[in-house]
Amino acid sequence: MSALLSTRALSKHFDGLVAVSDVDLDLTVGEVRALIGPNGAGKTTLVGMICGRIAPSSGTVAFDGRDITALPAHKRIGLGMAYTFQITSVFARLSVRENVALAARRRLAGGHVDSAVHEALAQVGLEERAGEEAGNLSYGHQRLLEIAMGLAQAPRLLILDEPTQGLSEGEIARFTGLIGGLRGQTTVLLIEHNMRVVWDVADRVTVLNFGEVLAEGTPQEIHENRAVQAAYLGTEAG
Ligand SMILES: Nc1ncnc2c1ncn2[C@@H]1O[C@H](COP(=O)(O)OP(=O)(O)OP(=O)(O)O)[C@@H](O)[C@H]1O
Repeated sequence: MSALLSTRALSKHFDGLVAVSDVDLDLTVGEVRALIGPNGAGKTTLVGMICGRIAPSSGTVAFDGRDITALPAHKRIGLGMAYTFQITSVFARLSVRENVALAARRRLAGGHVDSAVHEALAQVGLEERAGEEAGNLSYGHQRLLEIAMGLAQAPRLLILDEPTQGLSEGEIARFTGLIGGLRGQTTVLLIEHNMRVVWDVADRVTVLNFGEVLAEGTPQEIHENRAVQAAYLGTEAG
């Protein structure tokens, strides 16, 4: 299986602080990869460099064999990268449907937009809320809306930053079912603090600690890894 995304010696320094250090990451086509690590480990910074929101201090990012280190974020979207960060990406005064359509139009046109919107809303279970103002949705539903906005772009790589934060148990179950349904088709990179979710959805797990890759393996291997257990001692995710 070929790598869809590869980083090599990817690093980011903020003044004196090393946020991400020499990260080599390879995502295989169709895999679901979880990125975990204690608070401040560098997860968001790493993903920001992959998406093009944060310029690396050094190192490279390749997508589908092409070096994209210097490519702006919107062009990466055009290549098939979709990411959801915070609710800030949702337009509160627009309807749920319009929000998803705006996202879909970043990559699709014409009649493809309507069908992508319909399908994405059905996938996250928001089709009955399609006409409502997005700002009226609960926090959990807004997070699901963001995921629909990612899915509607028919991404080749879907990057999700803490998608289950603030979701109810039922919404988390729907989310894990949704990601399970994408396995083998859409490559997913997921920052996730909820270990149950990691266990349920990830094919492989990468653990960051102090900006470096501490371990990588199947959820089972990571669960049994002593260094990982030590890194999590005293943190909420342990
Ligand atoms: N713009 C910035 N300027 C200075 N330091 C930053 C900046 N962004 C992140 N950092 C620092 O870089 C380190 C890594 O932060 P990052 O947000 O990537 O970690 P994280 O693993 O995503 O954490 P969390 O799980 O808490 O979201 C932290 O020490 C953070 O304070």
